[in-house]
Amino acid sequence: MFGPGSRESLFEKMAASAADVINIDLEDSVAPGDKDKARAQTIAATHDIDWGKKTLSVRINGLDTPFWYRDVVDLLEQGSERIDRIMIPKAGCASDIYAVDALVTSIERAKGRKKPIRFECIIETAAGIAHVEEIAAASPRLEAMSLGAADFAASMGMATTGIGGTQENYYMHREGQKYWSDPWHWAQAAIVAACRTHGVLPVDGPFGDFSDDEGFRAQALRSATLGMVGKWAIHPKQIALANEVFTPTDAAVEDARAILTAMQEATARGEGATTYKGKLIDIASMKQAEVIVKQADLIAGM
Ligand SMILES: CC(C)(COP(=O)(O)OP(=O)(O)OC[C@H]1O[C@@H](n2cnc3c(N)ncnc32)[C@H](O)[C@@H]1OP(=O)(O)O)[C@@H](O)C(=O)NCCC(=O)NCCSC(=O)C[C@H](O)C(=O)O
Ligand SMILES: [Mg+2]
Repeated sequence: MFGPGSRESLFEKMAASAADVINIDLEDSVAPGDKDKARAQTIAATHDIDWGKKTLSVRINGLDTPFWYRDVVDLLEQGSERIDRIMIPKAGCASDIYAVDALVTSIERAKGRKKPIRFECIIETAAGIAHVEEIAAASPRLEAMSLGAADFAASMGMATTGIGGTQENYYMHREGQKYWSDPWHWAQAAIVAACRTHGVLPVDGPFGDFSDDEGFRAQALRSATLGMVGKWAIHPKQIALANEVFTPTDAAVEDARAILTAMQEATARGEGATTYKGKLIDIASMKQAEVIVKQADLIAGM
């Protein structure tokens, strides 16, 4: 759940929401003249608000701005130990992550901070997607990586003002019919592959039209199917939709557990492959089923 650091009145609502991760934004949802106020309010919120078990993340300003170093210094010198993550926007190469890491490491040591700050970053530029793998490998602090569809579209020169979702002009045509394709697919797949190679969680970013529940659901379902683990909410009504999509259904978990059992029985018989509900299952099916069971167990333990 994202909210501008300049809108203090939203913080308690974000804390009370059903989101797993809170992102207080110091970057693009905060007007340049409000940066100092947003930073101060965010620091106060790390002390004063009960964020429960949620992951508390703060999005700093981009490294191409005069704001980001002050964000990091003030957050880590004055913010509480409750801060879990810093989100680095517009990551364009591994050195961007290194620069923030070096500053964070220095402040942590100087101030004796006990809990190491973890990172998440946004791939939202042409450079970011071109260097996505080196970015995913850039720091042991890096836990998650998101696709930022709005800046990504701008940086790529895409002919759209939409933030995620179906784009009217991105279709195939056959026999008088239009078949819409997914212009975000290739970038998402590249992010998932880079993340899964380096042990980072791939996350789908914003869906701008918060009145379009079905559009959000379709986008989230595609992301989940590709291997992403969650999706941003830029309005409270998107939280339930995201939780619904990224929580495996009881039927999916039941099937996954049954596949594991069937394969354990097959292995005991000395077989590497067997059938479940009339379809082939083998060792790879066990790995697929384990992904779903692990997700369900993680959610049950939250
Ligand atoms: C989009 C909004 C500006 C809409 O705000 P508002 O007009 O106040 O919404 P509603 O009147 O519909 O609100 C209904 C109630 O919900 C509360 N609310 C609204 N937003 C939030 C929120 N973010 N967190 C918690 N609660 C929220 C309202 O206070 C109302 O409450 P009540 O009166 O008690 O019923 C606004 O939602 C907003 O600012 N959203 C977040 C914007 C943001 O953070 N943007 C940055 C992330 S997206 C991005 O940066 C792009 C990315 O980088 C990329 O490149 O792709
Ligand atoms: Mg952006």
